[in-house]
Amino acid sequence: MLSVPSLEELQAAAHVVTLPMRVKFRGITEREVMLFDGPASWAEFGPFLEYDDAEAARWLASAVEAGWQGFPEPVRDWIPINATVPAVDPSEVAAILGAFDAVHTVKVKVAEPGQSLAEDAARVGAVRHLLPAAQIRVDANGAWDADQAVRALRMLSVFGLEYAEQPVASVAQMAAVRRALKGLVLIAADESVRKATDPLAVARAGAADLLVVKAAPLGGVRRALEIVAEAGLPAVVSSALDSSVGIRAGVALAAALPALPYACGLGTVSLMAGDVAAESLVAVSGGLSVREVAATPALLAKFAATPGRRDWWFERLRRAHALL
Ligand SMILES: O=C(O)CCC(=O)C1=CC=C[C@@H](O)[C@@H]1C(=O)O
Ligand SMILES: [Mg+2]
Repeated sequence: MLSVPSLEELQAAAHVVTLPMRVKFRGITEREVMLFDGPASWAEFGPFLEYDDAEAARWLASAVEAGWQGFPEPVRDWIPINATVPAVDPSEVAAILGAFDAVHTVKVKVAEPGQSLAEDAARVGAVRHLLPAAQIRVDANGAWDADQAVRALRMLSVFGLEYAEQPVASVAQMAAVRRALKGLVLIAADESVRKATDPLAVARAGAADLLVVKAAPLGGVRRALEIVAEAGLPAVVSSALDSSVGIRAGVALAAALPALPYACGLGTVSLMAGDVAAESLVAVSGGLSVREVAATPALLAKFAATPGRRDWWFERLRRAHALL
């Protein structure tokens, strides 16, 4: 086990940035994260603002792994990547896809609060129209109930779905939806893994065909690898809406998984209007090369958070560190 660096060591290595988004995603237009210039590598600590300290502590464990331990040996040097389409109007889909190079797989957000199934169908239909041969997956972030999910996914399946990510919130509902849609749509678990007290419960219940795993929310690359191995299900690695430094941890996870049957959701730097690395980790020809990433002083200065937000993150760091 890696020993946890002292709070003073973390504070001395820390920077806080506010990165503008090109497009609103999960309700946010700016992404605030803390970065560490660690001895092993640059590392990112970026739990969303509303997350509590216990959840934030897992993200800090992941940053400590990246910055002070480094990543496990990769078994591949290239990671296929999906484009991500937020819950936008169909008229905006072409511009969003245009920000990604050579798209073979697209993840489309659906079930956004305040939107209708007709709007979801129009958005997924717009993607299918633009990319007739692409794999399309949808992500409902658990917003449907079981009946709504079955109805919605039967309807959206006419566009050809690779899988549906977290259509409903609970493991019991996931199992019911999976049973109802057997042979029509595969079911992937995201929140049921990364926000659950027991990340393996969904696999044990036979409630998912595959898992979506994210390095930071699960406490790091090594912990995520253990969860995938114990679950015995195929895995897709996804981002937590990170800068290139955070994406590097997702790339390390995707690179170290014994099998990688699906494109990964690590293309989200393309949704940002700013980054901390001079050479951003964005997909080229539909994939990301496994390589090191460093933040650059000029970009850290350009996107430096206000003193008030910096203080807020230092206080959060103190509380999360106390839980490690
Ligand atoms: O997987 C992708 O294509 C992009 C990442 C992504 O969708 C997410 C990133 C961060 C927070 C989540 O709301 C969201 C997800 O639910 O998977
Ligand atoms: Mg998801």
